[in-house]
Amino acid sequence: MGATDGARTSATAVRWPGRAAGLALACHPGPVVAVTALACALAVGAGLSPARLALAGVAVLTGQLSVGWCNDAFDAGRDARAGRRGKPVADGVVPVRSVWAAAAVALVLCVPLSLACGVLAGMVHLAAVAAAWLYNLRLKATALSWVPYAIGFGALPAAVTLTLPGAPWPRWWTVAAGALLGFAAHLGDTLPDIEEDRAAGIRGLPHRLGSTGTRLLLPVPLLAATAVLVLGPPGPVDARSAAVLVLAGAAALLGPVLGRWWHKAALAGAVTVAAADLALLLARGTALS
Ligand SMILES: CC(C)=CCC/C(C)=C/CC/C(C)=C/COP(=O)(O)OP(=O)(O)O
Repeated sequence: MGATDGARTSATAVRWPGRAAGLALACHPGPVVAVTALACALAVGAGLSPARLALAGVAVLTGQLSVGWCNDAFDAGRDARAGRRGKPVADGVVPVRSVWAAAAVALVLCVPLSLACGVLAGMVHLAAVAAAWLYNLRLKATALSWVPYAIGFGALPAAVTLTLPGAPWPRWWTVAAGALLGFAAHLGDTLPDIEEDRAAGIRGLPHRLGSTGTRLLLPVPLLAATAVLVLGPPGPVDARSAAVLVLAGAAALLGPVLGRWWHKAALAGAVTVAAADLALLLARGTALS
């Protein structure tokens, strides 16, 4: 009996409250909440009405759920073979077919919900979700592993502003900053798991660069995203934006340095810079579209 078969067999013995908890954990709750909250914050910044904001939020939520469940279901065999702990399917807490079914239901719901935001908004969001599925099914283990993140996060401001009446496109700097932050999110998210992933045969861009290379590269897209947001809009740079640029620079550079002592420092630095960038974007209010 293979490792996945073992996980599948023991999963059938788990009672439904345990299975429900396993299913909830298998969706990657952290990224699901973070990306949905980011989309809602952008929607508030863009001035969406409460009804449109709720619609866009639920569309992004279903898309993220589908991506998260697909990721754990597809990786279940590899995770079980590698003896990876904390993965509900590989741990035998929930059957892999339940996770695939949840991913399919979430994806099916995501299509009409996205299109209800507007045809263009829906198509942009569905393209981002498709890119994330492609990451799960193919690109994660290739040198192009960063591309779906850049597409997904670059598309998010467009999916939001296109939901506004008149479907305006976002300003270029919000798309560029989103794509750069998506690239950074991939590096930061993968960094703590590089050695474990390499042992399992995964060769995405961060695994090819190695832990040191990834840690050194991480500040580059973070700083570039902040610079684009500060310098992109026409007109002089105000004192608040300049202060954010300096603080983001310090956080982006400090993360990799402290990474020698605390392995999540680079990720914490990346999250700090992303939060500062979001605050900068929202403080500008109408600059999103
Ligand atoms: C707006 C939008 C659609 C953005 C989506 C961008 C994107 C590509 C998200 C992937 C999220 C995800 C499930 C990561 C798990 O990665 P992993 O398999 O490397 O981590 P793991 O081994 O811990 O599961």
